[in-house]
Amino acid sequence: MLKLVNIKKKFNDKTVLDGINLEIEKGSIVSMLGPSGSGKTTLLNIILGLIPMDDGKIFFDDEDFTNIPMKNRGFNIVFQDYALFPNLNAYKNIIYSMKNNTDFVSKDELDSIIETLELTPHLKKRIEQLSGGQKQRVALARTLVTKPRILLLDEPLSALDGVIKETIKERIKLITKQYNLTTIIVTHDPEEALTMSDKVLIINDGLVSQYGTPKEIIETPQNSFIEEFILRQLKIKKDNIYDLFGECYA
Ligand SMILES: Nc1ncnc2c1ncn2[C@@H]1O[C@H](COP(=O)(O)OP(=O)(O)OP(=O)(O)O)[C@@H](O)[C@H]1O
Repeated sequence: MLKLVNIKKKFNDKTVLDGINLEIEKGSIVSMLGPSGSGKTTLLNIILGLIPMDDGKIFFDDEDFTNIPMKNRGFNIVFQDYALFPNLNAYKNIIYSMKNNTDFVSKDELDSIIETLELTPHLKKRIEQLSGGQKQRVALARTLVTKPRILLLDEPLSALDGVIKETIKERIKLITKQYNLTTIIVTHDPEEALTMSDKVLIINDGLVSQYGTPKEIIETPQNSFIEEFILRQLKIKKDNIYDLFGECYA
């Protein structure tokens, strides 16, 4: 279990995180949802160990991780822009960090990740020859081979659209459940958060606005921000679709 206790962070006297408390169970998918500038990426980077916090504690499986440096935490991230190496092909990108690391996946596990993400036909391609969805899957595979104790995904679907988005969503859910991998996703899209996650953390103004299952958030929003920001957006989307296809559903 990952436990965050009273995490605080300021940038130049501006409070960005104002005492975040959170518990994430092993193997669950949690989305962090909030408007632009609400502190989602900052919190993700603090969990990863990329930036320091001003106050608070982080525990992983009851061990105090607060002062453990990033490279020893064993958490790993897929960045929003994927950060792939353009001079290496897809396969070399995937296995890049496996060199000299015996505690990463075995060859069989590597093959299984490649197969589950349906990357076999693309392994020899250069990065520039891959579509957005294929790049996303290569980036995901490259992170999974490091056997992360926690998988962090920063806006994993933002560069994708339509059917590809739905496919990647299902792949992420499938692979994280297959490996019982605790996964934290940053997103600003309520639909994405509510359809991908076991629990959703809604952040507003540096505070937890609500933390609950998608059903709890939809059925018992705890404040007007959730109703306005989250549920209203979803209702508009639903109404737009109904206006277009209403007669088909009637
Ligand atoms: N290195 C930094 N120096 C100064 N201010 C920063 C820094 N990083 C983030 N901030 C500020 O902290 C606030 C929270 O930023 P953060 O990137 O965590 O938000 P976010 O919720 O991820 O937003 P978005 O959805 O737009 O990515 C913003 O006001 C941002 O300008």
